[in-house]
Formats: sequence, structure tokens, C-alpha cells
Amino acid sequence: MQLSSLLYKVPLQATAGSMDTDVTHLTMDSRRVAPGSLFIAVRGTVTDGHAYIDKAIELGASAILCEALPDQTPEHVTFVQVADSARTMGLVAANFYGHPSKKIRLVGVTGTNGKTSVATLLFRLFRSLGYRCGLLSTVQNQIDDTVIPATHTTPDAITTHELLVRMLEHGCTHVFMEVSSHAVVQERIAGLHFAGGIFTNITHDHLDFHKTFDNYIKAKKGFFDQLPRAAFALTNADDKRGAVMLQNTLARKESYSLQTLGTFKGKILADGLFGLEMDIDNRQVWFKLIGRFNAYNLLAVYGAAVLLGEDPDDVLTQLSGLMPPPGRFEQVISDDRIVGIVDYAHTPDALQNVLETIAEFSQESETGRLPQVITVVGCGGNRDAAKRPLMAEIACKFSQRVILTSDNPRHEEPMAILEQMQAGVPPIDFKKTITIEDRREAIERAVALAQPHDIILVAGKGHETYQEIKGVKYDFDDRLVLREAFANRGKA
Ligand SMILES: CC(=O)N[C@H]1[C@@H](OP(=O)(O)OP(=O)(O)OC[C@H]2O[C@@H](n3ccc(=O)[nH]c3=O)[C@H](O)[C@@H]2O)O[C@H](CO)[C@@H](O)[C@@H]1O[C@H](C)C(=O)N[C@@H](C)C(=O)N[C@H](CCC(=O)O)C(=O)O
Ligand SMILES: Nc1ncnc2c1ncn2[C@@H]1O[C@H](COP(=O)(O)OP(=O)(O)OP(=O)(O)O)[C@@H](O)[C@H]1O
Ligand SMILES: N[C@H](CCC[C@H](N)C(=O)O)C(=O)O
Ligand SMILES: [Mg+2]
Repeated sequence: MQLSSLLYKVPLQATAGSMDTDVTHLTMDSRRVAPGSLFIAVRGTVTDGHAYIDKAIELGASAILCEALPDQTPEHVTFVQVADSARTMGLVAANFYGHPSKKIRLVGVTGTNGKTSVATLLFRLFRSLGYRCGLLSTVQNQIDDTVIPATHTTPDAITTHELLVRMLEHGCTHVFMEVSSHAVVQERIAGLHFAGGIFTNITHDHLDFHKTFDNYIKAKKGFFDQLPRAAFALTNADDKRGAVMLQNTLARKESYSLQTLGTFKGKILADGLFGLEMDIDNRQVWFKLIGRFNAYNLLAVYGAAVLLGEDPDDVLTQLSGLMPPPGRFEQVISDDRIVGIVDYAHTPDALQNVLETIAEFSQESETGRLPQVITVVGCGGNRDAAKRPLMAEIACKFSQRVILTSDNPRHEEPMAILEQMQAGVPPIDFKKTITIEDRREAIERAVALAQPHDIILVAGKGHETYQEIKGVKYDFDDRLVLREAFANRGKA
């Protein structure tokens, strides 16, 4: 495509070289430059893409998009200067790929917790309603049955556009995607045309990246600020910041609620390890998902589906048959009835929600002995450190035994992370807390400590199939390790 067409409606500051140059490929990574590429120099958190312009030219880039022109520009390469290359990348990607998001109904989900759950349920719901669909999520990307591994919760703008084109070619009519706060700040969603946006909730996370809670709120709100007038903006009316999200949006304002007024009203009628019974818009329905937080997710999905024009009865019928996404309250039961729960709770709020849900149900046992809750939990390295003591404190508050362990230490020392978690353990709970650095050993110890009908929560990794230590991803799956530990229990 001609560079001038690629830059259609893109605000430019300066150019050097021919605008007729042909561009055959876009990339923000010099290591991926091939002859004919447009290399987009983006300032990152570790390094600055501008430092790789020479490398990109060496590898045959035909044009460079950047925020600062070098003193001398070679004649055979065109330079384009813009104010914000990350944002421009999204606009250029939209031009290059022919605005696929305008030809499909794209719905984004943002919030601290529940994005994967809501996006995945919407994807499965619309498929069961007969549509071809796409999904961009933390667990995986999907085009109907074809799974494409995900590296991020929200891919970069070029990858997203590429995937949307593939989805269109496959005949997809609807795409559901998670919109992380990182993605909003890094402009990964620039150039996308959304048919709707959904807000789940906002609590403590990612303060390592956003620095303050206010910045974090602003990042989430930024998604709604960008929605077009024709879109819907569906918020959680029961969340303190639910209304804030919609303050400046042009989109149609809608809400869902279990507690107050909202476009979509729900009520929990029954809640147990078997599922949820809810009243939604005066219809009583059973769902296979567990816990109050999932009542919110279901209501958000229902509301979005109705806003997308689906019949409420059809939506509820299909929704009642859906299973939770992998690693979300996934149960692994031992032969002697120990209940293992693997859940992706990796924030204080998620951990508290899951443990409160478990606490409610652990009183239901009919064995005469009150089941104990054993929680195995860790916190990721090179991520928000402020949540570490909080998560340990919450684990102690709601469990009879707590095993603190590692969760993707990345480039940090596992024991240093664990010491920060230990700082949150109240003195009264020292006795019930053990620290075991190796996650497999920690899970095995939980199984050894458990008796029939006890509940073991293994929190933080959910669907993940690896443990990341010093840049290497080792195979590790909480569900498999738990199953193995249960199987070995009989043999000990
Ligand atoms: C903190 C963060 O978000 N980092 C993302 C960011 O990387 P960065 O800012 O560190 O980039 P950088 O390494 O400084 O490089 C700057 C630029 O130089 C380029 N470069 C670099 C080296 C080179 O040789 N040549 C070259 O051209 C890079 O391609 C890049 O364009 O931009 C990269 C390209 O898009 C992302 O892959 C990377 O995600 C990292 C891997 C990451 O772990 N991100 C996490 C925190 C994240 O985004 N998480 C959210 C979910 C959070 C949630 O749970 O809600 C997500 O959406 O996945
Ligand atoms: N609506 C909700 N409110 C609070 N907690 C929730 C909600 N939905 C799910 N959770 C909890 O949060 C965990 C993560 O859920 P989910 O993967 O859907 O969130 P996410 O927003 O996609 O997370 P990430 O930011 O890591 O992508 C779940 O395993 C569950 O413990
Ligand atoms: N999307 C989140 C996932 C955290 C999951 C947890 N297992 C960890 O590695 O910290 C992040 O990148 O911060
Ligand atoms: Mg997610």
C-alpha cells in the first residue's frame, strides 16, 4: 500500500522522503523488519524503539514512523514524524488492514476482574446462538474452533487488526475482546471501532505500572471515552466507579445491577457449589457458574447480548447451559472427596470473592465435621508488589491453613516475594501459615494436610500451563499437579 494511503487522516508533524513509497508490512519491532516494512518506533518501558531505526533501515525498511526525525535521513527511506507513534500505529494498522472492526461487531470488556469470564461467555453464547465469532482473551484467542495462543490479554494494534481480518475472512460477525488497562495506556486499541464496551469492576491491581489508583481508573475510563456514539457503554451500577466510567462517553449509557437500579436487574435466588439460580428481568434461570461475582458476569453478558439485539429468552436459555472458562473456579475432586478448586484469583479482590464464596459453601457439609479451607497462593514477580501482603492477609482471614508459595517469580527472588507476602500475615495467624517456595511441593503439602470434604483453593494461575522463572517458562499446571497429588495420596 502507498504510504500516503496508509497515512490517510493520520495527523503528521513532518515528513522527509517520498510519500509514494510502497509499504508491504507493518512492525514495531526492528527484529521483524523485512524489505518493504514500515517500522514504527515506539518508546517502551525497557527501551526506546527509536534506538533501532538504523537496524530497521539495514534490514530493508522502506519507511520509518517516529516521534523525532534523525539529523540526517537516508534518501531511499521515507521518514514520518508524529506526536504519538503508539497511537498512530493503531490508526495506520486500521488503514492498512481496511478497518476490519467496522465490518464486524466488536465488543470490548474492561475491569480489574471478570474480563476473561465475560468475554469468553459472550463468545460461547453467540456461538450457541448460531453466529461465527472471534475471541481475544488472556487464556487464548479463538476464531470459532481454531485456537491461536495468546501472549497478552490485549494484543498490540497490528496483531489485533491481523486477527480481525482473519476473523472476517472466516465469516465472523461478532468479536469479543478483553481491554486491559495496559492496552488503553499503550494505545493498543487505537484505530478500533467498537460496537460496545462493558465495565466489570475496579479494585487494586497493576499499581506498579499505573503508579496511582487514580491513573488506573483513568486508564479504564479511557476506553469508554473513545467509544463512538453508536456504541453502547454497559457499566456495573453496583461498583463505586461504575458511573465514573461513563462520565465522558458519547456512547449510549446502560447499566446492570444486583443491588440498585439499572437497565438490567438481577437477583440471586440460590447460590451453591452446584451453581446459581437468578431472577433476571422477571425470568428465573439456573446457571452452571458459581459465586456472587459470577452473577455479575452473567448479568453483564445478558445485558450486552440484549443490547446487541438478541432475544432475552433465547439468551437466557443458551446462557444457562454454559460452563465457566478454564481455570475459573475449576474443580478437581479426589477419590476421597477432597474438593480442589483452581482459580485465577491473582488480585486481593478476586481472592476475597473466591474465598467468601467457598466459606459460604463449606458450611453446607453434612459430615458433622466442619470442613477446613486450605489456601495455596503466591504473587507474581515483576508485578504490583503492593498486593502481596494484602493477598496473604485475605488468605489467612478466610482459611484454616495457608501455604504461601511462588507464582511466576519472573526476574525476582521467590523468597523476597514471599517475605513481602509474610508481612501481611497477622501474628494470630502465624501458626496456620507455612511458606513453601516450590509450588508443586506446596500443593502436595496442602493435599497431605487435607481430610475428606476439606476444600483446597489453589489460587493465582488458573489456566496457566507454565511457571515463569528468570525468563524461562517451565511446564506447570495447577490442575495437573493437584490431580497427581490426589492420585499419589492413596499410595502414600
Ligand atoms: C509493561 C508492558 O506492558 N510492556 C509491553 C511493552 O513492552 P515495553 O514497553 O517494555 O517495550 P520495550 O521492550 O521497552 O521496547 C520498546 C519498543 O522497542 C522495540 N524494540 C525493542 C528491541 C529491539 O531489539 N528492537 C525493537 O524494535 C520493541 O518492539 C518496542 O516496540 O510493549 C510490548 C509490545 O507491545 C509488550 O509485549 C510488552 O508487554 C510485556 C511483555 C508484558 O508483560 N505486558 C503485561 C504487563 C501486560 O501488558 N499485561 C496486560 C494484562 C494486564 C491485566 O491483567 O489486566 C495485557 O494486556 O496483557
Ligand atoms: N466479576 C468479578 N468480580 C470479582 N472477581 C471476579 C469476577 N469475575 C471473576 N473474578 C475472579 O477473578 C479471577 C480472574 O477472572 P478473569 O480471568 O475473568 O478476570 P480478568 O479480568 O480477565 O483477569 P486478567 O486481568 O488477568 O486478564 C477469577 O478466577 C475469579 O477469582
Ligand atoms: N494478566 C496478569 C496475570 C497475573 C497472573 C499471575 N499468575 C502472575 O503471573 O502474576 C498480569 O500479567 O499481571
Ligand atoms: Mg483476562
